[in-house]
Amino acid sequence: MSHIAKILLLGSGELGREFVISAKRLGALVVACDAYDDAPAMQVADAREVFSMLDGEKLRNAAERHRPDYIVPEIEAIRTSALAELEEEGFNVVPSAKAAQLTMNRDAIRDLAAHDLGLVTSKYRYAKNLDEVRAAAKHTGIPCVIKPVMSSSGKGQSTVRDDDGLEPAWDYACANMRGDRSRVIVEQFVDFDYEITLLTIRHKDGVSFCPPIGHRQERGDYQESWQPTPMSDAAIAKAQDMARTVVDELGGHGLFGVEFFVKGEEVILSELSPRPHDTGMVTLVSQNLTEFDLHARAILGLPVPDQLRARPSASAVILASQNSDALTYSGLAEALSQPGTDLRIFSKPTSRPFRRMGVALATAGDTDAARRKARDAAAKVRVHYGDTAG
Ligand SMILES: Nc1ncnc2c1ncn2[C@@H]1O[C@H](COP(=O)(O)OP(=O)(O)OP(=O)(O)O)[C@@H](O)[C@H]1O
Ligand SMILES: NCC(=O)N[C@@H]1O[C@H](COP(=O)([O-])[O-])[C@@H](O)[C@H]1O
Ligand SMILES: [Mg+2]
Repeated sequence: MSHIAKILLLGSGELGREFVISAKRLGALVVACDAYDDAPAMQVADAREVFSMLDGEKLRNAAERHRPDYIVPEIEAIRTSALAELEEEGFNVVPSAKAAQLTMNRDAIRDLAAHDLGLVTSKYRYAKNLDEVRAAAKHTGIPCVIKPVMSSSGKGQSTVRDDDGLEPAWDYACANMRGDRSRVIVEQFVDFDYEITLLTIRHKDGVSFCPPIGHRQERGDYQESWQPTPMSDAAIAKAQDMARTVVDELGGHGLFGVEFFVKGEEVILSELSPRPHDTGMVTLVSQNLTEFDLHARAILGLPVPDQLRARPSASAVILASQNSDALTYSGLAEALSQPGTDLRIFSKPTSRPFRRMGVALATAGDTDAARRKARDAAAKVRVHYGDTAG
């Protein structure tokens, strides 16, 4: 088979599936990897490998067998020490092993941003037992947000509103953390006016930005996003400056999702993903080049426009409410009955409460109308839970 480059994709969820489509359209061959079979990106890739991305030996083995031109992380939970070794040996890790390593650990990326780069973040302190949590909360003040240093999509995260909430929040973080480090970050609660994701692309000719994406989160997980979202020129300039500083420090080529809280003219860096962002799924309808197209272009050394534009659009998630491994869907025709709506059903083989199974997308005259349309469409899709085997 002839192809322009071979990509080993580490993680094969919904973001990976769209990335595979974008990369394949440009002529790449993609081997999709994840811990379970029939993951969304595997459904459209050239080949698949099923193993845990936390297993360094299996990761190395897959890289050695496939000899990819690019290793592209799609999830956070990866044995990043293996990525660093592979990079050392000449493999191209996207955007860089350092980016994967630092962003997988909230403490590493926070220390880099706040301490080394001097960027504005919320007040924070780390803790590895309940006494340290109490001391950290004295430093940040209450309310505060407690998160495992290793987790994503809000797992193990809670907002603490009084002293009595510290112990349950610590227990909850410990029960839901990934990896083996019982360590949390205690962050000052930011009473922001709104929050954004600034998609930032580091490519062969420099750094480009997408128009800011607004989003709303529940349980630390995204529910809906819209683009563009209004921001003052001063606020956008601050966000772009901070994003450029941090992506230049992480290095490599690719798209990053840089998250900010905005309060008045104050712009506070929250965290970032060195890969397409879930809230960026709105770009599937808002931009001519989606976040997945831009990631593929940057990685493959192809041109990325300097100016990126977005038509008013929104996305709204479709979540499961139960465990099942026999899923079916209905209501698609009703969901798509409004002009300017679209859907992605991820076809994950199993569900669990709050697992993201699909997303509704909409364009309209303004983002408020697009949000309503996307939410309506998402609500019309029904997930049916058949008998779970075993
Ligand atoms: N310090 C804070 N103050 C106020 N709200 C916060 C704070 N930290 C997190 N949140 C809220 O929780 C959401 C999720 O937090 P964060 O992005 O750190 O979690 P995550 O697990 O990394 O999620 P993801 O992997 O989806 O990005 C934020 O988008 C914001 O809405
Ligand atoms: N915030 C990170 C994010 O949205 N990641 C996306 O979710 C998938 C995991 O979903 P799952 O937990 O349903 O398997 C990941 O593979 C990625 O596509
Ligand atoms: Mg986040």
